[in-house]
Parts: sequence; C-alpha cells; structure tokens
Amino acid sequence: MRLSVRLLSNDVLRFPENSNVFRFGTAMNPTLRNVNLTIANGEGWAVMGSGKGVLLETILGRHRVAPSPQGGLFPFLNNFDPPRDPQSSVSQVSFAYRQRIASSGAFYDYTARYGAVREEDRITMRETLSVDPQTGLQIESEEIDHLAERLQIRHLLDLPLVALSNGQTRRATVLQKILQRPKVLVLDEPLTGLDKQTRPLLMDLLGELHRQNDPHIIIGLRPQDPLPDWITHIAFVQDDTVISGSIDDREIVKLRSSSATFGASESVHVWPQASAGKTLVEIKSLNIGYNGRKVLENLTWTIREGERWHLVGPNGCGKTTLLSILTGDHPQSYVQKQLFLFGRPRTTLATVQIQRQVGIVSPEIFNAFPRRLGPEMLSARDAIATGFESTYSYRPRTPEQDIRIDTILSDLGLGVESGFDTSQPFASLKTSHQALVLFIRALVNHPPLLILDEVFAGMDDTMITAAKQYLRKNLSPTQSVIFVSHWEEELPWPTSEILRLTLGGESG
Ligand SMILES: Nc1ncnc2c1ncn2[C@@H]1O[C@H](COP(=O)(O)OP(=O)(O)OP(=O)(O)O)[C@@H](O)[C@H]1O
Repeated sequence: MRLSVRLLSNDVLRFPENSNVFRFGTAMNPTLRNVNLTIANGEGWAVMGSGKGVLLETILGRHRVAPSPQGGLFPFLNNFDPPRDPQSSVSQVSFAYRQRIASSGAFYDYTARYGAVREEDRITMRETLSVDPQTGLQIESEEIDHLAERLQIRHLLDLPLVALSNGQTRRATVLQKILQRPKVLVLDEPLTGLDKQTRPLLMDLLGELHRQNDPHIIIGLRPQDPLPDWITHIAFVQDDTVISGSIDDREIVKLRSSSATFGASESVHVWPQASAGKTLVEIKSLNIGYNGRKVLENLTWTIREGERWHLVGPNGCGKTTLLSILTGDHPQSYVQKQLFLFGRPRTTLATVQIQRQVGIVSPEIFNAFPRRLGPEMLSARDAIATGFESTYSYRPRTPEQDIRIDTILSDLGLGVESGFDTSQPFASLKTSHQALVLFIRALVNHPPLLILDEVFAGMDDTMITAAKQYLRKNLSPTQSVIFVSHWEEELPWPTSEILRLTLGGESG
C-alpha cells in the first residue's frame, strides 16, 4: 500500500519572492516589480492605490508572474483532495459592465427598462440566481431568500433583472457570486454605487463569510471607502510597486492618509449660489411609477443656468428615472405637460433636440456603450466624438472638433505627451480609461446641461483628481450640472444645491 503525504499550506496566496508581473506576450518592462506578497489564512486583505487594478488582475490570473509560482498562486487550493484549480475556485465580482451587453459588442438599448419589459428581458433576479452558470446546478431557494434579505433586495427577487436600479443590480451581482461558492472571492470597489445604508450590510456579510474562510475575500478599495473591521492588511499599489503590510504598519498608515485627500485640495473656484440665469429645466408635479408602485411623486424642480445640483437618495429612489425624464429617454417624458426644457414645453421638442443640449455620463451609458472590435470598432477618439451629436455610432469629425477633443485631453493631462493613444479601440482600453473617455464625450459639445451620474466610478485616483480639477476650472459659468453620487466627498465644488429623493416618492 502506498501512502501519500500532502503538506498542507497555510497560505491562501503567495507570490514568489521578488517576483515581477508582465502582461501576457511581453517579457520586458514588468507592470509590477519585486512583488513580495503572501496572504496567510485568516488575514483580511484590501488592495488600494492607483495601480490596484493590475494587482487584482494578476491575482485573477490575467498577467504572467515571473518566476512562475511553484504549485500556483493559491497554495491552499492544493490542500483539497483532489486539489482545486484556480479557474473554477477563484471568482471575481466584476462591475466593469453588465454581462447582458450584446455579445456582438453592439450598443444595447438601455432605455428598454423604462417601458414595457420586452420578452427577452423578462428573466427575473430569482431565475438568474437559481442556477450556477458554471456547473448548471440548481441553488436552494431558501439560501437565495436568506442572502437577498441580508442585502435588502429580497422584495425585488421576482422583478425582471432589467428593471433593477444600478445599486440594486450591484447587490444582485455580489449575491450571485457568493451563491456560486468560490474558494476565493475578489471584489474591486464593491461600495461604488451603493447607498450609505447598504454599505455596512454588504461589508458585514463579506466579513462574516471571510471569518468562515468560505470564501476568502480580497477587496479593492478606493481612498474614501471606510476600512471594514475585518481588514487586517493592505497592499498599496503605486506605479509598479506593491507596498504591503498590516494596517498599523507605519508606511501603510502614511500611504493611506496621503491618498485620502482624494483630489479635494485644490478647490480654488467658489461657485456662485443660485444664479439669476435663464431657467433650463422646470418640472412641476411629476409622478412616475411602475406597476402601481410610486417612484416619483409630485416632484417639482427648477434648474437655472450656472447651478450645480447634487441629486441624492438611496438606491432605487428614482434618480435615474428622473434623469431619464429630463433627457427624454423615458417613454413618459414626452407626455409630461408640466415639463419645460431649455425654454420650451417638452411636448414640442423632439428627443434628439433635448439630447444635443445634454452631456451625460451614467452607469447605464457606460454599460451600454458599443464595444465592437474589428471593422466596426470605435477608437477612443471616435467614442469621444459621438458626444458632438449625442449618438453611439461613428460620425466623421471636423478639424475644429478634433482640436476641441485635443484641448480637453490636454487639460486632463492626457495630451500627446502623456502617451495616451486615442486611435486605440475604445473596447480594449482599461476600464478607467473607458470611464474617462465617456466623461470627455459628455463635455465635448459644451452642453448647457451636464449630467454626471456616478462619473468617477472605475476611474483611478489620479484621473479623479484631474477630472475634478477640470470641472472646477473649465466649465462655462452658464453651464448647469446635475451631479449624482452616494459620496459627498466626490463633489468637485464645495457647495451645491441639493435635491434629495427618498424611497417611496418624496423629495426635499
Ligand atoms: N420597468 C420597471 N419595472 C418595475 N420597476 C422598475 C422598472 N424600472 C425601474 N424600476 C424600479 O424603479 C425604482 C427606481 O429606479 P432608479 O434606477 O430610478 O433608481 P436610482 O435612484 O437611480 O437607484 P441607484 O442609486 O441604485 O442608481 C427601483 O426600485 C427600480 O427597481
């Protein structure tokens, strides 16, 4: 009889000593150098810093580690009998964009959710969560109900997925991954898009799972995210360097406090309070509901030239719905008799006339933007230029339009000298650059009304600082802005008018 002795490893993750990380297909210029990182069983790790995306991608097997780690990056997976492979055991909650993007990469109609739900979009959250897409196995409905309750989305389980708000979808996405029971779960910026009330619910649930080591959790956090109490260690990634240690480590404390200013320091420009400018938007007694459920009730709102508004409220309170009435995307926009846009009754305006005057960035547009490759691909520059006519497809550009694009790029520190190549396909840009391109797309046409809905989601800290500075310095004094964010510290200007929506339709 042969006895096999297996050495059990206490390490969840281990990079070989002083390893380098390369993009696949390259052997020069490592993206990360001299990495020394080991995550032991029981430790709670967060990844932070402007380069955190690269480290998380490496953990997910998207880059080459040299020297190659003996026994893999996840030694503890060899403790299982038979050993587990990282492919099926290490899972990522990806918020990059929703999976229901047409697989061809074509633009999908994100406004479909506002009208009658189409047959192909009828699939409910419960139906989606009930089957593990990897194994095809059925997931217990009690478990779904229990976890959905923890994240306060149980009452939405039987709604079509397409009807969920951005924050509700994010919670459903996390839930789906937890239900698939990976051994390691990697979440990058899980708090983005979540309202204040929900953040501790998610962090508590993740902490509980982490304490049971089922799964081990690694999270990417932004500087403004509160550090959950179960995080014991931080890997800070700056440029090509990873500095790691316990949360009390002096260097880690210093790095955290220096990144916490979050681009807020240069607030030189103080905006005028309520200007006496022309009225751009006037809404009176707006009521919108779905299937008898009120979302917006008796809402009245006036926006004048030059005003900076902060639109706030919990997930699902109707912010996106309200904005879709203003942009004309919502089927009930056209019938609003008490809605005036840019000096005219909405009922006399074609939707395209509205859209040419509104520059908008939102999670919905980020998800829906076409990402085709091949002959029909849009370059980064083409993608920006779609903003001149508020379209989603290629339009030839005039030389003046190219100059306008170059000016904004250079104001944001992305001019020619930065090495940012605008002829690259939009679809192959990293998420943070895609987010920045769509931000510039919203600005190019000097729109009188700018809607910035979760505009910084996915951007790295340096880009956020540049974008905030741009907004402070480069907008015209008559341009109005509606800024939507669950994070007050994201506001680029010190004071704003506030429209606060609540669940159930009230506003204040
Ligand atoms: N077609 C639909 N059918 C049923 N309910 C819908 C539909 N479309 C939206 N809803 C519901 O309307 C509510 C408002 O959604 P909306 O996207 O406007 O919220 P939000 O304030 O933008 O949320 P978040 O902060 O998560 O982005 C949500 O509860 C959503 O589930």
